[in-house]
Amino acid sequence: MIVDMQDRAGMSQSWQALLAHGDAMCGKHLADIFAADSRRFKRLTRECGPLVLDISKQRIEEQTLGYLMDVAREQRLDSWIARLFGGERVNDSEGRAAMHWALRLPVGAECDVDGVDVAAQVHAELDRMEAIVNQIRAGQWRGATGEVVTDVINIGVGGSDLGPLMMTEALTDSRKQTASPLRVHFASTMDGSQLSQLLRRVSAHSTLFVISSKSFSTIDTLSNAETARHWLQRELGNREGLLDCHFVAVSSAVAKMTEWGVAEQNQMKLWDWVGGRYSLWSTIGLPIALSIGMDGFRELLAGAHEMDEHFKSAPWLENLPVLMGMVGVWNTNVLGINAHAILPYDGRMKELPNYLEQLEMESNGKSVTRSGEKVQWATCPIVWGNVGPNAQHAFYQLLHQGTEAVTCDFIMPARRYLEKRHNAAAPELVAQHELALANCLAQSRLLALGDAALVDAESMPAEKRYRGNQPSSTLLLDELTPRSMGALIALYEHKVFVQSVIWDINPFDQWGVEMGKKIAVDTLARLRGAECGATDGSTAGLVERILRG
Ligand SMILES: O=P(O)(O)OC[C@H]1O[C@H](O)[C@H](O)[C@@H](O)[C@@H]1O
Repeated sequence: MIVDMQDRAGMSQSWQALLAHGDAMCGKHLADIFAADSRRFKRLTRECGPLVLDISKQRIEEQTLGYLMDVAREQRLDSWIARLFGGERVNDSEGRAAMHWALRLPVGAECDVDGVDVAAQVHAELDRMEAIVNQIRAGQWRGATGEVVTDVINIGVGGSDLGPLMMTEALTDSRKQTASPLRVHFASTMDGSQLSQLLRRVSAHSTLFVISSKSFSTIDTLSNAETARHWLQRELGNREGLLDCHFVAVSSAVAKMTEWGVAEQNQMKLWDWVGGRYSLWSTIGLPIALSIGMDGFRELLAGAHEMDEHFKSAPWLENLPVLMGMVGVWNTNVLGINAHAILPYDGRMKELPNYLEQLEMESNGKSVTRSGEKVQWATCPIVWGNVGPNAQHAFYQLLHQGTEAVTCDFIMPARRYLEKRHNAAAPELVAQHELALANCLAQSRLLALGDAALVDAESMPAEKRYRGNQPSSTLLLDELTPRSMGALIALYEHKVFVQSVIWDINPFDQWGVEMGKKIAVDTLARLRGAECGATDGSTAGLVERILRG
């Protein structure tokens, strides 16, 4: 519920109407809502390209959408969408545009921002990336000792890791179809544990590192890159061409890449107007392209572009990002639900919850408005999740019978294992896909209906009963392909933007993550025995305990 809702008198008419409607809806149970309307699914399901969005298990009526759209109109969502796609500086605290959508414009599209042909720039860089991707995938990139590169390790963190990792995992079947022997790995953790494990499994002769960092100043990434460099020097000797043969880099900080020693021809660029968590469509997506090939990467971009066009032009009542965003606002600010679970029912999407945690919480985990005042309403809920079938054996107990209300996104490809070779060779995999589908549908049904989904619930003891009325959306992808994943991720990006407009916050900065990094610099000096100023008792005590061994 919006903070301090007692003060409704001071609110705009559209909010007052929405909240009054919320009062009327609060006492209703989804079981009764479904029982009263046999056409509910039809009324509350929308499609866009490869995606179907079912919001019929949300605690809304069709008319709720009307009230929500009035609020969106009042917040000038239309003009914010125009500003986003017009290349205006919507990231005001950093004075930048947010043009991730421009990264997926088709060849030949017109996009002139401040006299620069952005689409042409984007395609020129994609073409450079394609040349490198093709060379590596064709086995024509050799290490310093002449061996063909067979392993690529992406070193990056946050937006320079989560998007490429999530997408590479999700599209593993597309990778199989392209039959490239290349193996793509990811190392992100600053403690070096992931990297050191990987280095035990690969050969220095045939390993290429991608240093992926928009700023090229993230300590996590630079320290892993340094470890990789030292390892190569130890394994292969400090020979000529070592860095040129074993390191490529992706960054917007060209001078820093050069200073580090990355050869100019191995540098791939992105622009200031791409936010880290919105960057998988840029050269930051290099590991995805290495994994599925450039044709697949371009299909991914096309799927996202389809969603961009839909977001820009579809009427709001048909518009998936607007509907998803506004239903989230309803849940957060009217129903007062502040936890949101991401539940993909497909093991290939196991990294999706991690990815969306950053996209949603780093974007909208804010409490200051665009004009610098403290917000008077709740913003981004806590977002977390896991592969649905596994989460059933972990935290679904809380979803069904805990005291916290949680909203859920159930995500599932409708079809899988359609290829002949799978059906013929392993029909049991088709059966497993059906099993996952059935569980996905059963869980959302039980969460919505509660006892009403059971037979004779009244005769059961309290611990075996289900309260239900937990709202969820179901997102059905036709199949898990580059196109459908592109559309899905662009849908979430725009949903986040819609919510930021309603909450009057800037979704494109992340000042909250800065200070901790600075304090770590001082703490590191303290850990290394330097004389430092006063600190709190806990930190001093822990440092002392660590140093004592
Ligand atoms: O790509 P980089 O500049 O290395 O940044 C990596 C990550 O670090 C930061 O701390 C930000 O919170 C993230 O938004 C960003 O994606």
